[in-house]
Parts: sequence; C-alpha cells; structure tokens
Amino acid sequence: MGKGKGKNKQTEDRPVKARHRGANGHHTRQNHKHMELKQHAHTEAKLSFPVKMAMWDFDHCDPKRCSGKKLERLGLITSLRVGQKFQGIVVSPNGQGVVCPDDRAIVEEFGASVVECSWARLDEVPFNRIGGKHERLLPYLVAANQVNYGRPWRLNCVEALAACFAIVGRMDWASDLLSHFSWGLGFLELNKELLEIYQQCTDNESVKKAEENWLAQIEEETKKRKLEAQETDVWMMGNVNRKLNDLDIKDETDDDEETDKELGLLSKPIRYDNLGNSIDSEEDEIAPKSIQYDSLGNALEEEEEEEEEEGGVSYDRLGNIISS
Ligand SMILES: C[S@@+](CC[C@H](N)C(=O)[O-])C[C@H]1O[C@@H](n2cnc3c(N)ncnc32)[C@H](O)[C@@H]1O
Repeated sequence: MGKGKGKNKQTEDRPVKARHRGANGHHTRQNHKHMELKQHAHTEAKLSFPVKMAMWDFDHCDPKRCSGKKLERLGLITSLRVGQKFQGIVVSPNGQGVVCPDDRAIVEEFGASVVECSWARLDEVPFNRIGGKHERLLPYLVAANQVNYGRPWRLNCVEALAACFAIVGRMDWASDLLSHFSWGLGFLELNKELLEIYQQCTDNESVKKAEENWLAQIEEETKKRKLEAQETDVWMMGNVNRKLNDLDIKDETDDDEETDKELGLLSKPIRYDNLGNSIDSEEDEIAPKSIQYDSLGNALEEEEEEEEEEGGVSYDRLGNIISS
C-alpha cells in the first residue's frame, strides 16, 4: 500500500497517541494548548465594553497585525457597512476639528468609531459614504504600536479609540481597551504628559492651541539639542572652523616666518583622549593612539585618522578636519 502524506498519512505511520500522554494518562501538551486556546476564545467572546465602538473595515491590512480585527475577535467592536453612518465620534483622517474634552457627552452616549484601512490607501476609502456628524482628527500624539512606533499622528485603530477616550477624560476606558495589547499601555505612558494637557482643554480651538504650543516646544528642544551636539563636537574634536581659518592664513601668508612657525606647531596632529583631553606631547609619538569620535559619537577608525593629506591635514569620514 502506498504511503500517504499529511492528513492522509496511514495510521500506522502516525506517532502512537499513547506515547504523548503523560504517565497519568492526561492529554498531551498539544491538547492542553488547544484547550487553553478554546478557553481563551471563550473568554474573548464574553468581553464587553461600557460604550459602543465601531469601524468601517476595508480589509487593507494583514489580519494578524491589525488592531481593528483583533478588537473584532475580542467582540469589542462592531463592523459598519459602507453607506452606514455613526452617531458618536468618528475618529477619522477625514475629520475637520480635533477630538476635545467637550466631546465627552457624545462619546459617553454614542461611543466612538474608526476607519480600519491602510494609511497608504486612504484615497481608496469612500469617505463621503461613511462617517457621521461628528468626524474628528486626533491632535498630535505618538504611536506606540509595533508597526509605527514613535511616529506622530499615525495611530492604529485601538490607539485612536483610546486617545479619543483619554482626551475626553475617560482614562479608565482608554487603559481598559489598551490592556488587550501587549504594547498597549505603553501608548498612555508615551503620551502621558500631552494627554494631560489635552484633558485640561475644552473645545476644538483650545486643543489646537495646546497642540501648537507643544509642537513649538519640541522644535525649540530639537534646536537646543542640535546646538549642544555641536558644542560637544568642539570639545571632542576642537573647533573645526578655527582650524579652517588657520589653513586660510597659511595660504595667504606662506612667506610669513612667524605664521609658518605657528603653523609648524599646528602641523603636529593634535589628538584627544576619550575624555576630550589633548594628549599632544612628546610622548605622543609613542603613546597608543587615542580614539577620536565624529559628531554622531562614532569612533573614527584609526587608519582614517592616520591618513594624512598633503599639507599635514587629515579628515574624518564625514570630511571634517580632525588634525592639522
Ligand atoms: C489608517 S487606520 C490603520 C489601522 C491599522 N492597520 C491597525 O492595525 O489598526 C487607523 C485609523 O485610526 C484612526 N486614526 C489614527 N490616527 C488618527 C489621527 N491622527 N487622526 C484621525 N484619525 C486617526 C482613523 O480612523 C484611521 O483610519
């Protein structure tokens, strides 16, 4: 008799069931796993939520990674058809105003909904045939989900619903909802300060103002950090601009004995140790080479440090002069 494959495999080829039973004759590990899953599915089906949640699902996303689909499997969200409108807050890329604390009564009475689709395929969504009277954008918040972690504005469905609940002051609903996702509560952590600011607002305008202030603050901090990084550069590598000026002087005053002398000193490479101290001395000739860093904090390779251009100038891999 020919040997079958997979499901059709002959019984005698299959592993003996008894071998997988424990000494006490209980089910195999696999069966336990199966039972656990069944129990879990049973628990999932029983989940309920104090307020209605809905979505228009355009099936753009991988069901395994889709937060809307997961909410559906958990029985927490209902699907809406195209042509159907939603009475509560519709958190949507098509929104006009932003979700604000004044929306609380609508959320508590009618709930919130989202559009489950791909960010890359928004143009395929018939926004005129979905939505409702209360369509809203979300103000600046940062995603914590595994697909778009750290990305502002692009929240997934569960984050969008939770953000809506949080902004209107229902942190209890926000954390309850997110607790079904391993990374979920991280979203509230990541946006804690900002959510508290939005919660202090009232209407659309006040949330927009708070968002503007926050963005201005981030911009300011980014500028400050850049400046600090440049200053660190100077400490680690010397003032690159000054060295460039020194070179200009050399070109212009080649015959000047004094300047030549000065440049003669400079032509000896200045090296810095890990702490940024100059280790330029007699011992320098025999001292082991120190590590030099570029502005990103990367150690520069030794060969590159050593490579000297004509005129005794050497460059790091970013093209900065590191010694002259
Ligand atoms: C584009 S879908 C992507 C869904 C994702 N595949 C998932 O797993 O959940 C995310 C939906 O959440 C809502 N959403 C997320 N961020 C938003 C924002 N900044 N403004 C308005 N709606 C937003 C919208 O309903 C949007 O269509």
